[in-house]
Amino acid sequence: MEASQKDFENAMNQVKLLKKDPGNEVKLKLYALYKQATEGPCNMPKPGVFDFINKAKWDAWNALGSLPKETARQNYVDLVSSLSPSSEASSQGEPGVHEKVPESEGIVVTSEDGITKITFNRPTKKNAITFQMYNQIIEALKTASTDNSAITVFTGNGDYYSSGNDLTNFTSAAGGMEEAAKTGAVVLRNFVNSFIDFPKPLIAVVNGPAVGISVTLLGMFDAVYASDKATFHTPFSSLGQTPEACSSYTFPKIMGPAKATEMLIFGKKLTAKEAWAQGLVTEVFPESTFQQEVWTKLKRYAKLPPNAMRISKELIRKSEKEKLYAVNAEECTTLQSKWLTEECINAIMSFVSRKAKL
Ligand SMILES: CCCC/C=C/CC(=O)SCCNC(=O)CCNC(=O)[C@H](O)C(C)(C)COP(=O)(O)OP(=O)(O)OC[C@H]1O[C@@H](n2cnc3c(N)ncnc32)[C@H](O)[C@@H]1OP(=O)(O)O
Repeated sequence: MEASQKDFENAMNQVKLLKKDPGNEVKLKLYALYKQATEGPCNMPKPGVFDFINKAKWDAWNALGSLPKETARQNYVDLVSSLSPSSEASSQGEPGVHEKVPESEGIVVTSEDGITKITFNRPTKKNAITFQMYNQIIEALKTASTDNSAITVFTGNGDYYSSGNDLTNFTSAAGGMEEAAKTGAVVLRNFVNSFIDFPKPLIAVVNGPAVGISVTLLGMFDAVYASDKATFHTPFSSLGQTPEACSSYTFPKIMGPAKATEMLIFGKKLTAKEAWAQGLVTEVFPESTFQQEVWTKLKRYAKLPPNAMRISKELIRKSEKEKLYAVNAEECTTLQSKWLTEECINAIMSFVSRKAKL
């Protein structure tokens, strides 16, 4: 029996209620079947080669050839019913690949016991950082710099601290790669400057693996506490990229140029113990007691006189500020051009198309 228009509409609603992200491949199939069922064979001009997302969507739709609308509708309904529905989650927008992270999902900010906590909250994407999240963090830091809290803490929800920059930031940008690289450089520069300027003690609670910018940023933190299951990985060369977040300056200073080279140029992944031995991490805790030990310690620190802490931080960091602004600017300019190189585009495309993982 063929699926009715009502079945089709129900299936579209069910897609919005899926508990688990079905992954890009399924989302592309859903998109293609939806378009075929509602508009017939692909009728859009083929997008440019750097317009990755629209090109993938076009390819998926075009591959359905002259499949009749009714069959596409039935296949859409069948595909949706093979995915597990749930009433717990909802998302907005057109079915398929247009689904976006809801505004509140990426970053969660709470304030309690004198501590402002900023949590990377995209556990299904290993807390990869979207453009939207960079901007949310800039705002959160602005608020935290004048709120009642004494200290500010970053941590991650789920098994990862963060897998770094969301590699689809560039492939999904509307205006193509050049526009995305320009936007990326501006966002990155403002983002890192907001860490350089942050006046209160800034602490990282590294609950699991950290990749890319979530590692390099640690050079801007005043203390870094890590679970023994955390790892620290900056695979910039294999991504055709270069260091950011002032790490080209802070890492050699923290660990010496030879060790910084192993991390930032050769992409050596450090265990928590190794990161501690190199001075990037303040203290490592066994995973079983990590949360309890760290938060007990932080609650104690947050009771210390806030003005004294702020002024001490200023004394420690003040002489570096101008240098850090300059390093940040240069790293961003360098990255803006690196993001447009074949090395980088190929690396990102091979991640997006799932051919390569770290
Ligand atoms: C504008 C400012 C720019 C600043 C620049 C910063 C530079 C960097 O941060 S470079 C570092 C970029 N990060 C990476 O290269 C990590 C890429 N991710 C991976 O290699 C792997 O996902 C992983 C080793 C982190 C985890 O592998 P695992 O097998 O355990 O899980 P997956 O199935 O791969 O991941 C689950 C889910 O999450 C998505 N995802 C993970 N990391 C990212 C990411 N960085 N960007 C986008 N998406 C990411 C992954 O695609 C999976 O999604 P689906 O379930 O939809 O397939």
